Amino acid sequence: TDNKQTLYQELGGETGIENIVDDLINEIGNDQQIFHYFAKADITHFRQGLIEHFCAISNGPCEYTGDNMIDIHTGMNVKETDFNHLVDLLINAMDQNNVPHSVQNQLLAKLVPLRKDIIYR
Ligand code: HEM
Repeated sequence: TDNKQTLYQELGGETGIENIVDDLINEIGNDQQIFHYFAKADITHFRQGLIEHFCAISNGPCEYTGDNMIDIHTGMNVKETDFNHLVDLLINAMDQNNVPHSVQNQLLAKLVPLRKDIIYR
């Protein structure tokens, strides 16, 4: 055993993740490059799904109950550069919440393997 915090705790727990996701949504709402993907999305549903997903992949006390990444993003034809752009907006959101870069990198590392399920579907 060790006394290391989980990534979930390092992200600020439930409140921390909610604040990051809210700032990400705000960034997307003001973004020229990727907003169009979200123009017709149910943002409340997206917010809840993303909070739950981030909680689960950061080893928090949540189980992700949404659809899998392939099914969700099928039909969107997300370009790789737009995936990278969303990651940049997520980094901005984490910066706004003073998440240390070492912690940011741990969350980003969990997202990298999902890229192939999300892009060009
Ligand atoms: C960083 C990797 C990403 C993750 C972990 C992720 C995860 C999710 C999750 C959890 C949802 C909510 C679905 C639900 O609960 O039913 C969602 C929805 C959505 N995602 Fe992603 N996503 C990612 C990247 C992207 C990218 C790059 C785009 C487009 C540029 C995108 C576009 C969308 C849209 C438009 C929705 C809303 C669909 C709807 O409800 O109408 N996602 N995503």
